Amino acid sequence: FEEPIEPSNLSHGYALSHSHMLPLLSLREKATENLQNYAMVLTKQLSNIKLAINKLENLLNRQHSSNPYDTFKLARLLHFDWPNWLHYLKRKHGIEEIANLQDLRHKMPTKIDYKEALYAIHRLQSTYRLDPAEMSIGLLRGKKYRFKKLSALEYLVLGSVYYLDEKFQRAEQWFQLALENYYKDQNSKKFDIFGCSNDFILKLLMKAAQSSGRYKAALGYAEKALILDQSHSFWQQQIPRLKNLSSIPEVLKPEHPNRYLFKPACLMEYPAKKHLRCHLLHSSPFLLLAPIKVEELNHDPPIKMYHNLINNEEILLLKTLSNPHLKRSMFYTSADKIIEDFSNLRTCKTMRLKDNVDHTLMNNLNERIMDATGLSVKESEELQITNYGIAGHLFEHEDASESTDSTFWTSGNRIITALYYMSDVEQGGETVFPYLDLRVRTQKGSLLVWYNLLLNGTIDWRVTHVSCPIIMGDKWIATKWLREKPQMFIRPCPLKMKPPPEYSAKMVEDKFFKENSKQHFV
Ligand SMILES: O=C(O)CCC(=O)C(=O)O
Ligand SMILES: [Fe+2]
Repeated sequence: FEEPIEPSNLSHGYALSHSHMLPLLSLREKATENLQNYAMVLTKQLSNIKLAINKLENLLNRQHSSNPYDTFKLARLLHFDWPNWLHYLKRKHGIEEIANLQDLRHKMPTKIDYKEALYAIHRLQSTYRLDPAEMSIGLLRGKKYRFKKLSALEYLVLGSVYYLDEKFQRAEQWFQLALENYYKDQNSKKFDIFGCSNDFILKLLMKAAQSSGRYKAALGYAEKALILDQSHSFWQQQIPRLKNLSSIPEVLKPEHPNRYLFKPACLMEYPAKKHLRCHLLHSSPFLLLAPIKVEELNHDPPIKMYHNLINNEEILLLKTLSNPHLKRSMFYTSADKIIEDFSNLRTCKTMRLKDNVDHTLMNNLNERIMDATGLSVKESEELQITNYGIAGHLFEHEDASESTDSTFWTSGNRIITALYYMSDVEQGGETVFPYLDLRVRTQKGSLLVWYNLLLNGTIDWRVTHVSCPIIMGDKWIATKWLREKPQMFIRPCPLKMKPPPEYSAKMVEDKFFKENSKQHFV
């Protein structure tokens, strides 16, 4: 069939947007238009003032004229018009335009939107160890992208995230770019309005260098700043102190390593797997019509990919049905209380689709999952639609739960995860199983299936997984979780079961954190 064309409003770019926020592009247009109106009012005011100056000058030039009209005109102008001019100057101009600009404020990105976008860059850079200098010219892991250059102020803010995270060497690299761009910018003085002067950037550079133990570099920054003659007494105090510090041999202070597994897990290259099979599945009336290509991705525990199981038309329908209802993932406590309407561990938008939104579509999708898994979709959860934008990710987790007492779990634990990939992703966004050395690239149209539980019903720690931060692209998935109880007579309890290897914290430490922390993994 014909490939349906996806409307551009389905492409989110960033995961950000609160309910009142206008799309970023139309926001920019509106803000620019309002500012232009404001500038027009001020320009008109300026041209009126110039006109008045002209008039006055003309008359003054002729003040020695004996022409009684000129004398009358001058007297009238100074007596009547002058106070009117003063009145005109005192009037506040552009009040309406400023009010319009203020009105836009609540349609602008909120603090949460801003934080999300800021952490997005931080996450990309820290996960994939992107070089700030390369990143600043649009080079991301060897691929060149076109994007607008950042300004000194933006480099400063990005560096500050590292600084607050006590990653001082990385912070210093960003602050250096801030300084470089400050000098390159012909209008650099405009940054001073926001407190981003070259003097301020040098203060941050000095602090970052000093905090990582780079005393000589810190002294260098102080000496550079002294010449600027802005905070003279401040810098004069710093220099002897830093000279003292740099006289002792320099030892770089180690940065405390990142503790999230998803970062090293997404960066790591995994060895290719051997002895895995690919076969065709013809096991059911539905599948007999079109046998399905099955790829074994991991042997024990079994993880399989079923190719071409959802078509482009169905994908478009799912995206269209879910798009208006997608909500940013929030941060919950264990008691299901929202603590922040933004989570830095899971940055995506999700929603659930009820079976009755489109019976045929949902039935077909369920049917294929049953055919692929041989299990029942009875009492399974409603299909979850997830959309990750740039840098969107999901940190390491297991889908099954240790505590299954609440009403959410009455049908038992999540025995199987069946995940339809609804998009390809240009770079990043893979599903990675770090303990199984398995990286699964998203593949539009395929279904990924794995067991979360062992045959005896306990959670299999080996299927811990992550969704890696997206470098470029947009990721959509539809996830179905099958529950344990309806499978009672389908998946038999074994009399004997081969136990999986024990979880070893040391193995995890050695594999993912040891070598990385030596390389100042951030
Ligand atoms: O996005 C992915 O690849 C994995 C999603 C996932 O693990 C989940 O939703 O629980
Ligand atoms: Fe998951």
